[in-house]
Amino acid sequence: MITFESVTREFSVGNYQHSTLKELFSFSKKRPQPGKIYRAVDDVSFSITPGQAVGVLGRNGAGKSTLLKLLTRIIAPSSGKITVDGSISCLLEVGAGFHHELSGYENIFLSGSILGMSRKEIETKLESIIEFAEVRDFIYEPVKYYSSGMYVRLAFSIGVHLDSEILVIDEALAVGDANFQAKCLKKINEVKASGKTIFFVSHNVNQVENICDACLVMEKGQLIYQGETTQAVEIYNQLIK
Ligand SMILES: Nc1ncnc2c1ncn2[C@@H]1O[C@H](COP(=O)(O)OP(=O)(O)OP(=O)(O)O)[C@@H](O)[C@H]1O
Repeated sequence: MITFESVTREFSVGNYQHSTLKELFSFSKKRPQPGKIYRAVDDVSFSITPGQAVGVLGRNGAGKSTLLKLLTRIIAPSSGKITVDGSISCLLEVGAGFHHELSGYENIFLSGSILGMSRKEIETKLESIIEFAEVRDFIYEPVKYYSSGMYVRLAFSIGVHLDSEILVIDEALAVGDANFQAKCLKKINEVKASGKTIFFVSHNVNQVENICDACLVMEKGQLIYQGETTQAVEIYNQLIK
């Protein structure tokens, strides 16, 4: 069960950062000004039962990524309460944890262990990770030589091989080509069929319709709809008109 109770996340924007001590203690205009408070997520409440695939829709800047960062505890709420019952793996900025100088092979072990897999578990899944990512010929090359597609394929492959109960995917499929996207959608549907909970952010409504039973629609930080996917897509389409 995942529950958000009146969750708000504020950011301070536009505050002038002082560069010297003199500026800090002076009364000039250069003195650090208190920033404007911006609510990226504004009083959001919802609950999700295990095994649901939930899409998160909304225009640019609506607060979708912030919502997922709160869910995965990358950032903390300014107020409100978040309850997450179960382990989470996230594909937020895919490949963000990769070390450029290391090979694909080494990054599987590095990234896998950061994401909570034991060495033994990674060894067991190694073949399947490489196979799914379609990077076998380049697996001992440093990932800095990988194309963006190869990079994202490997990162996605590691993510979907995790045994966590909740999988969070933010725009991860945007980089791969059509073939790989289709393969990922199939894989995500397999993960869903195995009873895991999925959070899926995408601007591609076809992908959301393909995967999600329910959706959250965000607008200016607020949750304006929670419910069935077809209705959510209609609301989203009205918003982007
Ligand atoms: N660390 C931060 N500091 C200041 N403002 C932030 C920060 N992170 C997010 N914001 C602001 O919060 C708002 C919501 O951002 P968020 O990334 O959650 O939107 P989004 O719905 O995921 O957008 P997109 O579809 O463009 O990815 C934006 O206006 C953004 O500028």
